[in-house]
Parts: sequence; C-alpha cells; structure tokens
Amino acid sequence: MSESSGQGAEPVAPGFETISKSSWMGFIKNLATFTGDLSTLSAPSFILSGTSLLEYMSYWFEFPELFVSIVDHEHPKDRMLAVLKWYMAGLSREYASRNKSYGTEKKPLNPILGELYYGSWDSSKGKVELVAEQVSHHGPVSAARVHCKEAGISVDTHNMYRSGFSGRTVYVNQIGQIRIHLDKFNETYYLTLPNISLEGLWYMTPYIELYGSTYIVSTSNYITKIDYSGRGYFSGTKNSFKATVYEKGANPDYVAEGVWTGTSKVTDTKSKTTSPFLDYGTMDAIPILPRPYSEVGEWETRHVWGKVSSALARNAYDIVSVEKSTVEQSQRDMRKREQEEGVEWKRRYFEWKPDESSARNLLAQAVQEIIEPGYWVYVGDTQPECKPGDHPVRRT
Ligand SMILES: CC(C)CCC[C@@H](C)[C@H]1CC[C@H]2[C@@H]3CC=C4C[C@@H](O)CC[C@]4(C)[C@H]3CC[C@]12C
Repeated sequence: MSESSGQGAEPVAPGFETISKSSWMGFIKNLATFTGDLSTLSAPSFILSGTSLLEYMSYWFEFPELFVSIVDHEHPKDRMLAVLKWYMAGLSREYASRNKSYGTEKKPLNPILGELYYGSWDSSKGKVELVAEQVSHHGPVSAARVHCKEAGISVDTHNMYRSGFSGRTVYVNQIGQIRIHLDKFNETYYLTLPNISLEGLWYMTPYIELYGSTYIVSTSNYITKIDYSGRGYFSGTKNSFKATVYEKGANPDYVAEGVWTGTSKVTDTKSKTTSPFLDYGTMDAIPILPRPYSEVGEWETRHVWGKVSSALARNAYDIVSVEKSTVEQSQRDMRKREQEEGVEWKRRYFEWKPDESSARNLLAQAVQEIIEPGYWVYVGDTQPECKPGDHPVRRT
C-alpha cells in the first residue's frame, strides 16, 4: 500500500481500474464539504462495494478454531489470552482483508432495516452459527448472534458507530461491543471496538488504520488493554499493537505486541519467557458458508442487494443507481405506511436490553468513558412464520 506516486507505471488496484483520477478527486472534494454522519452520504456508484455492511459481521469469526478453543483453558488468565488472540486475528479480517496489497476500501452498502444474514462455519467442536439483523437504519446498527452449542460459547455483538470527515481522513468512532459468554465457566467477556480512520483518500488508496485503545473485560476480573498505533505514531510500523493482560489491581501476566496484520509475540511476565503469538500471514481464514439462497427469504442480504451487487460487478453504474433507488424508495414507502398505521417496525431476532451487571461497571471503570447502557440481545426467532408476500423491495 504505497501512498507515494512512485516512478513509472502506477499499479492499478483491483476494483479501482475504471475510476478516473478526476472523478475520484471530485468525490473527495465533495466529501470535504459534507457534514453529518457518513452513512447518510450518497456516494457515487464507483466507490460502492457490492457487499452490505451486515455481512461484515462475519469477518470476526473466520478463524473458527481460535474461537472455539477459548474454552480449552483452565485458568482465567489463559482464557483471556485466548480471547485476545481470537480478537487480534479477527481485527485483520474485519479491517484489513479488503486491502491486501492496495488501499481498496470501498463504501459498504447501507443495510436496510430488518435485513438478515445467516451462515455457519465448521469447527472441531461443532458448527459455529451466525444470525445477523439490521436493527436500526438511521443511524445504522447491525446486531449478530454467533453460537457454538457443543463448545458452549455464544456471542452477542452490535456495531453502532459515528463517522465524519476531517479534511484528510474519514474517522469512525465505534460505540458497539462484542460480548462472549462461556457456559462452562459462566464467564462473560466484554470487548470494545477500535476507533478507525480511513487513510490514503487523496491518493485514491483508501485503507483503514486503527488508533486509540480497546479493552477486554471479563467477569473473572481479568482485563486486557490494547493500544494501537499506525505509521507515524510511536512505533512507526503500520498496524502495530501492544496488549497487556492483568488481573484487576495486579501487575500484568502477559504482554503481547507486534503487528496485527503480521507477526506478534507474547511475554509471560512471571516466567519472563517470550513466544510467538500470531503469524497472520500463515493463517488461512475460512469465509462464512451462507445459508442456501433458496432457504433464506426476501429479507436476506443477497435477496435485497443481489441486483445492485451484480450490476456493480459489471461496472454497470446506471443500473446500480436504478436498483439502489428501488431498494431505498421501497424502504421509505414502508416507513411511511408504518407511520400512517401507527405501528413500529418489529425486530425479528434481537431486543435492546438495559445492562446493570457488575461486569458492565468493571468495563466502565477500565474504559473511563461513557459506555452503552445496554445491548442488543438475541431472543430467538420472534416471527417464525413470515408472511410470504411481505417483500422488503417492491418493484412496480
Ligand atoms: C471509500 C470512501 C471514500 C467513502 C467513505 C466510506 C466510509 C464511510 C466507510 C468505508 C469503510 C467503512 C467501515 C468498514 C468496516 C466497519 C466495521 C463495522 O463493524 C462498523 C462500520 C465500519 C467501521 C465501516 C464504517 C464506514 C466506513 C469507514
């Protein structure tokens, strides 16, 4: 990912071949005058990714073995380290996988209210299953439940965020959280999500950098603080991190550091031994296996956005705008009808619940910021028999 203009022929990033420098610069200049949350920005088609942001929930779980093996450790500090390992590997998928060698981040499709996504992974312990739902459109919030019954491990996560433009970069403040529950130990982990910035915009090479700190707090009283730094910060190396694992009020047990898209090592501070932690380059990510198209219904993301993404894949931008408007207009009509009938949209799998647990207080203390007063909890399928005529997209 080079930000310099370089010598000779410029490499052309995949997906960016058809974008002219002048239309890109026009968009960036336009962006500079935009105020408000960027999810409401109507971006030109050439900058759109064909993937809905709802599907991005699955990136975290693309190393299913790291996920299910969290329960294999007897000591809580080792479970905390295993959660950290899973999280650091997930970061690479969530924030860097669309930018393997160039800055090629695009604007994901903004999921419609009630959009659904289902899929699974195989693991040595059993199936890891994901159900995701767009629980809010304005501002956007996706919620997901991931569960491995055999391993007794479940996750509730949602990704609320605020974004804006500073003149040079897009910055995103993530307010959502990940929660992991381990049945066997009756233990819950709260994970916060990093602040991100989108760099390289003026060079037509957008890629994500992380900054600030995130926390993992467990009901076992173990806490991890992770500090992020990019190029130009203290370490000077891109995608660097340093994570400290400690029991509340005590000295660190483990310190892990390195590059989250590359290699990192971990030091056991008691025995003073250092060993390899992650080597991302040698790990094979396993993409989600989506539930078959014919089984999922009209609200599933591929049904909602299929026509838009296939037009995007062909660079047929005129068709993209028509199809995208159809989806968006159908949604506006639906909201209008609800208003007229005095009904509120009913979420299918998730419910917002206030959280007054002690773990939440521990997190608030560690983070020293205002954290959300509750979270989106999976409550099972509340509408198992959906009306077949209830289409999210109406083509007239
Ligand atoms: C490509 C450019 C120039 C247009 C601007 C697009 C911006 C708004 C897009 C590009 C990549 C996007 C991010 C990609 C991944 C995630 C992780 C998810 O869990 C929360 C949203 C978040 C953090 C997105 C927020 C919006 C985002 C920053």
